[in-house]
Amino acid sequence: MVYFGENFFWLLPVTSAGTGWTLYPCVQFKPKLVKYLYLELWILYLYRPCDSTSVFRPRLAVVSRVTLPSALFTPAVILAASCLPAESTMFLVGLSGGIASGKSTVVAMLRELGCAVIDADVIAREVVQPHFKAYRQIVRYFGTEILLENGEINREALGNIIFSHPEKRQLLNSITHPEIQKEMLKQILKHFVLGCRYVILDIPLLFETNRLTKFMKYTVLVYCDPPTQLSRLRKRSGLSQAEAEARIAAQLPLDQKRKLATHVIDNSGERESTRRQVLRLHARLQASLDFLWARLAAGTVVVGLGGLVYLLLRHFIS
Ligand SMILES: CC(C)(COP(=O)(O)OP(=O)(O)OC[C@H]1O[C@@H](n2cnc3c(N)ncnc32)[C@H](O)[C@@H]1O)[C@@H](O)C(=O)NCCC(=O)NCCS
Ligand SMILES: Nc1ncnc2c1ncn2[C@@H]1O[C@H](COP(=O)(O)OP(=O)(O)OP(=O)(O)O)[C@@H](O)[C@H]1O
Repeated sequence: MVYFGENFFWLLPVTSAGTGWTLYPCVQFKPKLVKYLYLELWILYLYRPCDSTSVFRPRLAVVSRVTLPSALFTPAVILAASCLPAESTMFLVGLSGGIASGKSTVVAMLRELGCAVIDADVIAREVVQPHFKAYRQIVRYFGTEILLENGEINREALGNIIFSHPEKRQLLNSITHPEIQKEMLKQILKHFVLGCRYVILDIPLLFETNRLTKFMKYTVLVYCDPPTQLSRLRKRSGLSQAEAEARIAAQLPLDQKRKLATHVIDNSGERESTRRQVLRLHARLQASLDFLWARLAAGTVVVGLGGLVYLLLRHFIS
């Protein structure tokens, strides 16, 4: 029976780290959780109550018999993963801004350059179509008076309610946001399978909700100075000064958001000036496909194999 005694502890971090990284692409949104759970399971198993060393040693022997093949197997999987080209990994870029600050304008330019974009506003419109769960909940809480004659939601009426009542806005957000996020996740996975190198997520409330920023490699803010934002919003939507101000006030001020973003595109001026900034951003995104994954995988392989060779040598020499 293979028994490595106290050397077993070498294998524990090796297999835990290895398995964590093996699972990483499958669970890229909870990688830490998976690693800790795995590690904790092993620790719990090791330290469960036992009366004497005579019971403890055979238990360790059983654990090491399971651990050894898994330690051998895990570096092999990671080695295979590290041989994958860098194109097989994907990162996310969060794009945000304020109402009428120019997100759609920037997104259109990025699409022209061939970027994959997922638009939260488009998804927000889809998930409130009749027969969807969010639609039923909106009708239950806001009443049938926010419906058009054809049964669809009257967006103008609903907008007038939620932009003048913060608590109703929160209620609408709590209905729609989980559905929007589920659909975004599906689309991200679809782009991953299709082999996209990065995906841009256009999320107007990215910094307000702040739940998704940790998954973004970069965050881009489409900025616009406040007077220009107000006048563009009024011109586009035909809103009164007070209505437009209420909509802008429903979001974090752009000056505050620009401090939170890793990149800022200033869309206060001419479209051509914006286009030049978009071109620079695009070049940086293209250049930032680094080899982090491959480097981490190679590091784990070296540590794992080194630990195993050391253990095997000690086992067979003694
Ligand atoms: C209130 C609704 C019906 C108004 O629809 P309308 O067609 O007039 O506007 P549209 O959906 O195109 O949104 C325009 C802009 O308004 C702003 N906005 C929309 N919803 C919100 C909100 N809940 N809080 C603050 N700003 C918002 C965003 O900047 C967005 O880009 C609609 O925006 C909605 O259902 N909002 C809730 C879902 C949501 O939060 N969407 C934002 C994307 S996550
Ligand atoms: N640089 C620019 N110069 C002049 N007009 C612009 C410029 N950028 C955008 N606009 C106009 O401003 C309005 C808002 O732009 P856009 O729709 O891109 O903003 P948005 O952030 O996507 O808006 P929302 O979040 O409200 O949907 C549009 O009417 C657009 O044509």
